Amino acid sequence: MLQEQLWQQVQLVRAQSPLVHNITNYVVMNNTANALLAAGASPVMAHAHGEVEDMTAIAGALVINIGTLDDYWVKSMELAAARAKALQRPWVLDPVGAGATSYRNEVLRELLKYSPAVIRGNASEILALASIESATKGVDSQHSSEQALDAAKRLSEAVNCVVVVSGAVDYIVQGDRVTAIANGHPLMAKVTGMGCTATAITGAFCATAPQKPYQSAVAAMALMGIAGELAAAKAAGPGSVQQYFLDALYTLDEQTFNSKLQLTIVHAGIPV
Ligand SMILES: Nc1ncnc2c1ncn2[C@@H]1O[C@H](COP(=O)(O)OP(=O)(O)O)[C@@H](O)[C@H]1O
Ligand SMILES: Cc1ncsc1CCOP(=O)(O)O
Ligand SMILES: [Mg+2]
Repeated sequence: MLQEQLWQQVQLVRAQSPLVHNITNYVVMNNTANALLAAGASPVMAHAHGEVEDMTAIAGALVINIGTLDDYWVKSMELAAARAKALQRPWVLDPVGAGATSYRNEVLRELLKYSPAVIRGNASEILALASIESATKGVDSQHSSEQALDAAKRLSEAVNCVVVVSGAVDYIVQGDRVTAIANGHPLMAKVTGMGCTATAITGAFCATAPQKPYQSAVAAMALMGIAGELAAAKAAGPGSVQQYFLDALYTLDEQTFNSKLQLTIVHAGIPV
């Protein structure tokens, strides 16, 4: 049963503590590393040209996030993504701010050539990435996740990967296969780096199940949403959401996970 497999994946990350290599942005490095640790994974942030390929080679998964990119970092991302592709190591792309500037779009066009296993973005970013012409104001979404479903399907087929559109409802899409997760809380969007954390946790799940990127993405988004709900229930605002979120990732148990999960298989499509 899918629900049991999802919890098994949460446990697998806790048991195996996979090394997750992140090339991410200055804003979220600390939050991301702490969230990976709380979920049971082992984070490393590394972007020097001299070591980035070796780091990818010893990691279980690579996460590339273009949030605060510059030319040096772009080269780091390309070196790492090329190594991940060569080693068939799963890697996950966060197209932060896709569509906001032509520089971001150019970089994303290049990165897509290295076959990410999963792309996770908000609706505006997925719309932009699918067309590279949609209007994105910055790093926050101007669209609902439903509005990006067709774009996600096209993108997943063009790149041959899983696409996650996050928002009030998270959609995990691969071709005709669509799963919706209606967990989470609006306060999550008031904490910077929650999307980046979702992407990094997806990387951790891919590391322990490299042949199952779809199921890994579903499990990661379920964990994010449920931990976010538990955190928001205790919190007075964004500051304490961040704090309680880490605690929820760390303490979540099977019974709570299964009782809170709001998962709908929208379309089964062809199993992958
Ligand atoms: N309105 C909302 N209701 C419930 N969960 C939300 C809401 N907005 C965002 N989230 C959750 O917050 C996390 C980050 O998603 P999102 O805000 O779309 O990403 P980003 O930070 O990249 O824009 C996801 O786990 C998502 O499910
Ligand atoms: C605000 C900001 N600016 C560049 S990267 C970044 C963080 C975006 O994080 P998230 O998309 O997870 O909210
Ligand atoms: Mg984001």
